[in-house]
Amino acid sequence: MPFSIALAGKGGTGKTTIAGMLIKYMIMKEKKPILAVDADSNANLNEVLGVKIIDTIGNAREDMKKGKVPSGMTKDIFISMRLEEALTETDNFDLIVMGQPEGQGCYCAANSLLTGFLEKLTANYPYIVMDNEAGMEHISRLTTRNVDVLLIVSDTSRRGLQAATRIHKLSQELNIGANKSHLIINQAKNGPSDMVLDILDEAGLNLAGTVPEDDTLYEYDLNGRPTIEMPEDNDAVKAAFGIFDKIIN
Ligand SMILES: Nc1ncnc2c1ncn2[C@@H]1O[C@H](COP(=O)(O)OP(=O)(O)OP(=O)(O)O)[C@@H](O)[C@H]1O
Repeated sequence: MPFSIALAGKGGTGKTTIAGMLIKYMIMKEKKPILAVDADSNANLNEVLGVKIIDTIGNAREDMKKGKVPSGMTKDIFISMRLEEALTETDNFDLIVMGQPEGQGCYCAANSLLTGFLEKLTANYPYIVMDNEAGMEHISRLTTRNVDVLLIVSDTSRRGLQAATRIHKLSQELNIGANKSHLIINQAKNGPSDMVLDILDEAGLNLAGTVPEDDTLYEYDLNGRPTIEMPEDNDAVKAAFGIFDKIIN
């Protein structure tokens, strides 16, 4: 069984950035090969990881739904060909991008093919890192059984923290990450305030640690430089690695 780590949190809190640092950490600790899954339709995990993508699972599903299967080709062969194209391979990790979600209540043929494909794909890797939307649609649909650690990312804002506690509750309802979810407060200017600690206490959410706001991290993103190439002696990277040391064995 692969060891899988999922990340979730309100958009803009730095979930994808933390995912990039996590993948860097895992490569350094020889926890590889990794399957990186971008399951957030707004995220750009590929940019954080410095790789180009040519296709997404969502595009393949849409084309299949629209009947764009070439004549003489079975749907199975078409979808497996397209999905292979959606997998970007590198030395240490491969990346698959989910793309646009299918919408609620869609149980079309494409989805069952996709589920089968993803199950087979995920079984090939010892480590999986998934960057998710706050609603965790993909987690609940596709990877429920596989989440070993859920990292919830928030900034210090009340709304970020409220989203974090909602995700924590949802993870318990979905039976994923129960007792396995950890909060990382990102872009922190100071240590956690009493307001923050009260909210977490009430929600029963474990604070794994804080990652400081960091100009270099921000500039890398602004200039299109991959987070994964950040220097290891950077304060934000060191803080994130310290957190991973505690929660990933
Ligand atoms: N610790 C930090 N210090 C400074 N800037 C940061 C830090 N963490 C993230 N950022 C910056 O904040 C912005 C949002 O980060 P990121 O894209 O990782 O968020 P996200 O939660 O994944 O958002 P979305 O879900 O919308 O993709 C980026 O410009 C990123 O470089």
